[in-house]
Amino acid sequence: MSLNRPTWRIVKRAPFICTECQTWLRSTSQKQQLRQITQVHLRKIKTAEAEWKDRAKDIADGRAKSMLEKLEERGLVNQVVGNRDELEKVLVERRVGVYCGVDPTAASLHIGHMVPFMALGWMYIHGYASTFLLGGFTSSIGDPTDRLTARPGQQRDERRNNMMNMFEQLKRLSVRIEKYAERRGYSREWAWRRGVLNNNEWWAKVTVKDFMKILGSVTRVGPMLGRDSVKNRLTKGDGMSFAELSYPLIQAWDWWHLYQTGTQIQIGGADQFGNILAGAEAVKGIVATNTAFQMKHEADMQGFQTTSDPMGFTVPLLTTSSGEKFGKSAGNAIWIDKQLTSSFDLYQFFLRSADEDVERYLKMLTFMPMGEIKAVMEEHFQDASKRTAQHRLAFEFVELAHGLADAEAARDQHKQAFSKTLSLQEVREQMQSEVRTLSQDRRPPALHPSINKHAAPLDMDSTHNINIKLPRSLVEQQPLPRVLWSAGLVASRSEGQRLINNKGVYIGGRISQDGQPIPMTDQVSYVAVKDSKWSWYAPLIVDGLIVLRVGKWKKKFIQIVSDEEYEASGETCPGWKDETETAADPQVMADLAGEETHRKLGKQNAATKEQRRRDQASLRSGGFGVVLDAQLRKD
Ligand SMILES: N[C@@H](Cc1ccc(O)cc1)C(=O)O
Repeated sequence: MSLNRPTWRIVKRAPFICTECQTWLRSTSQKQQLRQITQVHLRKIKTAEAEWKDRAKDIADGRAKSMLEKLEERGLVNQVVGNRDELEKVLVERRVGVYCGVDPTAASLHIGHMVPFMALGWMYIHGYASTFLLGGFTSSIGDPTDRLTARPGQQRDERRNNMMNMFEQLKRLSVRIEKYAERRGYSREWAWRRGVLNNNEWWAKVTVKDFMKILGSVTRVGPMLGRDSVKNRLTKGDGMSFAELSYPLIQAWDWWHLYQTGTQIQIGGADQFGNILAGAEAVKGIVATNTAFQMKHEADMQGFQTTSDPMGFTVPLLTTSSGEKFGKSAGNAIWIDKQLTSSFDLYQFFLRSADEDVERYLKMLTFMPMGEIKAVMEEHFQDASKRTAQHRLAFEFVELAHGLADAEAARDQHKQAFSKTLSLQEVREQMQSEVRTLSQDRRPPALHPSINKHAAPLDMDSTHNINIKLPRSLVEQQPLPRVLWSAGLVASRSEGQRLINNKGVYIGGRISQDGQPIPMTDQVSYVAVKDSKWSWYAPLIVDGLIVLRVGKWKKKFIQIVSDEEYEASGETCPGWKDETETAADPQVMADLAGEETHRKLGKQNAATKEQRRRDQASLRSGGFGVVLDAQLRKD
């Protein structure tokens, strides 16, 4: 409906129909009502416009920072596509639309994706209409940027599942960003607009004819072939399909689609500079040849001084101070989805950031005001061993990504796991209260198992908590690697055994005067596991509680319950029920078979060495596959 000028057509059965939204209005009073609503709406537009102008004046007079300056001071701008000052002016003058896209190549975003989405979030809470775009169609081609080989194809089912999961996640994320911002004092204004779209929506309808006529005819092949990603693939890589070569054009078309309703700005990760630049050129080319659009557009732009050319910027790649890619290594990403990386693990991950990095992350990954970050850093350096800044970062990020309740729970669990003087009584109380909250919690739908290949076990909520229950039959008489596996501490039983051999597994207990492992009394303490046999560790179980730790960071407080109780709780874990046929687990079988062969041959091949190297790295890093700062004190 055009709210500026409602127009009416009088028809036979109902007296009035709005010609644009087709609303039937049965009486004059209904018509008046709608007119009133329209008046209110118009007033809101006027107020918002006046506020915008005031803000522009404040910026011009140096009383306030521009949007671009705010993003820059937080380290969220890497390269501007177009002219920086022009972009700044556009953002000051108009509430332009902005979008950022992501291809669902996995079922979840990882923390690296959060940087462009933070920039988008900032713009959203400053009144720019923001679109979170899911590349349902683009992911079926695969962005060839910076790749020497084509992306491995995905099964249709897998792609569909990834798409569905990530679409839901983007919707949740856009809401969480808003909620988080609200708690930081940004109250929702009428003019805030956000949307989550899937480019499948329009690609299902675009015809080759339109695509070629509108975009194909204004695109030159020379610059396309001149891009590094293309040249490298052709000279050093495995060649390139026509579909991949066209990827930037497909992305450009998305922009053109959104541009027509006001999305002038695109944000992307550091690697997206080329795609955004190509997109901006393409959209300009289309506009230049489309007189009908130009006329409409000129009318909209009347009274504005700045350019309406498409522009954008990239955000920096998130790295540690030692240059590692943040949160991603050896196929082991830190996911945003809490089924894949629990709130506790996410909290622990950030807690381990190095002192040199933490301020940068606070600026990039939270909405904390700059002044507050400065104050936190000052407090932090009074006694860096307390990790004040890391705790703050971890809390803020979990709050942003998973919500406030989860952030509080993760902080409490951390206290429980790392308190030096934790009593068994406290562990039990914490376990009780978590059982209560878990049963009230509605669980998220299970993710597609395909994502699980390199990540923590899926669809097993219990394994993602530090306090878990396990059924008696999965613990009693079982070798410890199997318990480690059921508890979600290792990905397979053979990994569990390897870690025990490497002296990386600990169990709650203490050492008696004659050097024997004996149960804990009232404080939690650990001894290294020397033997996998049930007979060795059974005496360490205190009132059905067994405490296990892998490496320095991964801990589980496990309450053993009867199989019936476990069944009734509706929980599941590796080795339970449909996964009882553990011998049929192909991963476990492959691991075990591999080990057996190596033993027989009496030598290790490169794969086993690599596995061992990874185990050790994993032990050092707490299972995240990234060694950030292993110096975390038990605070
Ligand atoms: N190419 C982007 C994702 C994307 C897809 C479609 C778009 O319109 C925009 C961005 C990436 O790989 O990160």
